[in-house]
Amino acid sequence: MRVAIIGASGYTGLELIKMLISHPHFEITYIATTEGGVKASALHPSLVGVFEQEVLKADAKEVAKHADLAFLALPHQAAMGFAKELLELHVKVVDLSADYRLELEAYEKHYCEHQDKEHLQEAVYGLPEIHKEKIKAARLIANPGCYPTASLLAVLPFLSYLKKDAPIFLDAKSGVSGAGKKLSQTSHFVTINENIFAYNPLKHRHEPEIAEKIAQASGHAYEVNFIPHLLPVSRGMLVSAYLQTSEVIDAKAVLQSFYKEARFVRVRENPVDIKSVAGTNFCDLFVTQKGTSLFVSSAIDNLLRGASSQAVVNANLMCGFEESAGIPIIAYVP
Ligand SMILES: NC(=O)C1=CN([C@@H]2O[C@H](COP(=O)(O)OP(=O)(O)OC[C@H]3O[C@@H](n4cnc5c(N)ncnc54)[C@H](OP(=O)(O)O)[C@@H]3O)[C@@H](O)[C@H]2O)C=CC1
Ligand SMILES: CC(=O)N[C@@H](CCC(=O)OP(=O)(O)O)C(=O)O
Repeated sequence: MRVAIIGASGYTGLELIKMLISHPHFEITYIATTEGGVKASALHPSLVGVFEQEVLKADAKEVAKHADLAFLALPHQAAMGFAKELLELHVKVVDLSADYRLELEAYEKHYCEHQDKEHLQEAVYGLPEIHKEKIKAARLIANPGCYPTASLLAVLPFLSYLKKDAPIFLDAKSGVSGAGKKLSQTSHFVTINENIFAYNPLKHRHEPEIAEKIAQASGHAYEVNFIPHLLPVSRGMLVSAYLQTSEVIDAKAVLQSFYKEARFVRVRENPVDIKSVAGTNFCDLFVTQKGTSLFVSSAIDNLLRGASSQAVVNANLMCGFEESAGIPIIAYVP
């Protein structure tokens, strides 16, 4: 199966290259950035002697000549322009940006005017634990955000037991690579080194994404309070979810039962950590309780389960391959 990567110069683009180089069924036949004209190893020095393919100037018509499926590792707004054209040219799309994740009204409220309303209708939210059958039939996947991935995997198993009028609290922490390659004041070494701070508390653009998916799954508009923090590490994401059930349940049994078939969720005996999932597609979960108060801890690699490896799992499913084909499972430990 021939695949394209558009946005190859960024962090998630590099993670896609690394997985797809050795994927058993996918072959990278087209790779592009805004300007092109360099080798992949010039964009990413770690690829010298490993992957020297020429990087082209992104052009949807050229993608359609060379590939059957395209990964879009682009910022939101830039992604939907490409996705629209690629779908019209019969290329399947896995979009890592936020462009197709939300319903129209919520997207336009929290992002910008949508430029591809037609295809927005058919996009499937690519959380494989919840939408596997729809993903298999899809030609456009909205790959979930990193914070929503870690948060939803922690909360969804408990939806049928939650107290309807109790707010859901999500305290989240991300490594700096979550902000992408571009420089900013907050990701400056001197700002983040030996530091930790909240940003956009209760008004981050991932809050509506999490709330919408919880409402769709439960049929109830739970109040979601989401507070992200920046951590002084390169990769990794930890979400602490605070939940209230309406009666006492066996929370660990509920979690284990919900994920009994899930290849990439591990229910752990002790509070989870980011290092044990770094470099992998696993989401590690832990739950403990005091009566009806639950604490759920969720850890992922923001660049992999939060973006690129989840994108490859989705592509595997869309193309009829094993969901685990080419997906990393060995963590960067120690
Ligand atoms: N980093 C993470 O942990 C996660 C990222 N995502 C999403 O995945 C997508 C890619 O993220 P990531 O790889 O981290 O981002 P980066 O900033 O590292 O890379 C994005 C790349 O997109 C290219 N690009 C094309 N058009 C534009 C444009 N108009 N403005 C800016 N850049 C542009 C740039 O390369 P060039 O100009 O050379 O073409 C850039 O290198 C984003 O939508 C992001 O929100 C989702 C989940 C987690
Ligand atoms: C640490 C950090 O800055 N993280 C990013 C979210 C990660 C991401 O890329 O999310 P999308 O795919 O929805 O764009 C942020 O807070 O905006």
